[in-house]
Amino acid sequence: MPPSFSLPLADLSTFFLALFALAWFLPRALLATVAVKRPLPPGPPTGWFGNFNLPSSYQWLHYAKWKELYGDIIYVYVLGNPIIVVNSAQAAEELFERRSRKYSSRPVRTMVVELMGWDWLFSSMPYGKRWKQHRSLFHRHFHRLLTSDYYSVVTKETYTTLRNLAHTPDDFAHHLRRTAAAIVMKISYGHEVSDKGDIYVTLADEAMQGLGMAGIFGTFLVDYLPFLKYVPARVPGANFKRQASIWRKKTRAMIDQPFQAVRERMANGTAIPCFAQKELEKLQQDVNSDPDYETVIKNVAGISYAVSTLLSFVLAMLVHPEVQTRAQQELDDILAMDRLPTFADRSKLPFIDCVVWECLRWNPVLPMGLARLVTSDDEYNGYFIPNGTSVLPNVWAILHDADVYPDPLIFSPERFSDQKKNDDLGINKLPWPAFGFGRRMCPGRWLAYETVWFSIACILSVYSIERCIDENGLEIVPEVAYTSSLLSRPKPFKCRFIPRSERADELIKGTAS
Ligand code: HEM
Repeated sequence: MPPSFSLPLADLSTFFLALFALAWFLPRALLATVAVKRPLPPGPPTGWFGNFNLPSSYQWLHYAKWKELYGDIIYVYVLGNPIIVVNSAQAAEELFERRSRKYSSRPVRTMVVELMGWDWLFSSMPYGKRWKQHRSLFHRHFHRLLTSDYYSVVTKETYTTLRNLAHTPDDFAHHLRRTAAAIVMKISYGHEVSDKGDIYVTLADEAMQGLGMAGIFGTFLVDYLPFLKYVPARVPGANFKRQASIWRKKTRAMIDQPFQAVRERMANGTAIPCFAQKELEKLQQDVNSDPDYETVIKNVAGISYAVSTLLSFVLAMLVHPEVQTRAQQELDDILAMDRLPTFADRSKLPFIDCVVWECLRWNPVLPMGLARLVTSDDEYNGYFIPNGTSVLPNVWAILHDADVYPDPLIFSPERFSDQKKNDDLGINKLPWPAFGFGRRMCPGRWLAYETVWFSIACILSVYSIERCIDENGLEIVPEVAYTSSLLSRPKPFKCRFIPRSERADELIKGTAS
């Protein structure tokens, strides 16, 4: 979506806006003048106000092409906002990992955080005490060694998905997204997600839709010119304010309603064990507790999980049926079609691990990661990086670097099958950048990985994912096309989920008991 705003010249607020504008531009113009004296990283030619020809969709593809022109790090300057795009693993490791002290904050996201009300989401919080409080509470419940505590929830919800795929296979996209949401809702709030039209999933979906549309920094002009947030919503051209207030209601409802339900259940003695209930009980027993801590619990419980790795997996199986055949061979060798896989089988099913890694690499869920903010002046490879620069990790470019991932556009799980050989050759590193970097790296990655692994293992052990047939009897190969949003997902496509045998059918039905 292109930036949308036209200045409200006829309005009384113009005077104040002009004042804010001046206060915004002057220090930045000065900074730009000072910065010019030291070499900034290369980038497209920029005018005094900046570069207005930045890509407004599929930014990761454009910036990856720019890498050939400008190199690993690219500098752009837009309306007082210095921005750096990081296009290589080497630069990402140096800045986000080795210099994490300076690169672990987040930029002010005026549209998303201030206007749309996502300030509770700790992925958007600046580095500091408040963020640390949230992250450490999250870590206490989701660190690597605790993942097995959630196996029963993951198993139950994945089994529901297997049955749903049998009943209404055409709704596979809905079923796969429901699995992820149901696991997180059960863990956070003890809420059992219904098959269709679940109230909290609908709320989260609606709120996440707004986040998807406004999430990439710079989609709205107010991201670059934060003083525009003071423009009254009724002013012609201020449709971003009206849109933000609609999205804000959904964002608030998403975080308030399920948490309120947990509190009510606790009050009337029908509490269901879950993250929010356990933490609230601890808080009630702690006489010295911080009165604001309830908000921290509420915020952390609101982790939303709308990622689309499983949809990418289905698309990959249609485009590369030979991968499906190989994965099913591995499953059949171990399970003999006699039972469904369990987490205990993981070490015996290494190819399924390769499929998961390749799904994460092939089309990363967050192709532009989440933006960072530089919190003090820095220098990289002789280039000056000013304090206050927003840094955008081009995760897609990092995971499609042909020197590291030969034939990067091809879905090829085999690339990960011999990590010893890969290490010797310096290629096909496991695609951890899909989960980000350094201190802000995704803390839900252990749960996310195991959830995806288990779903793929279960689905492939009982279903064949097949292409649809057109009116001439020919197979339809779906196009590999993704949405251009913060959380990128495959564009809608069709396919068939067919139980692999009568025994597979029995195993699916048996999941109900
Ligand atoms: C395949 C699934 C997932 C992928 C690919 C993914 C990817 C990411 C990425 C790229 C980031 C930004 C990291 C950075 O700034 O360097 C992130 C942050 C985050 N993710 Fe995930 N994620 C996934 C699933 C999950 C799940 C299931 C949860 C919760 C249970 C979760 C919770 C978070 C949180 C809380 C943050 C913010 C961390 C912070 O700012 O300190 N993620 N994720």
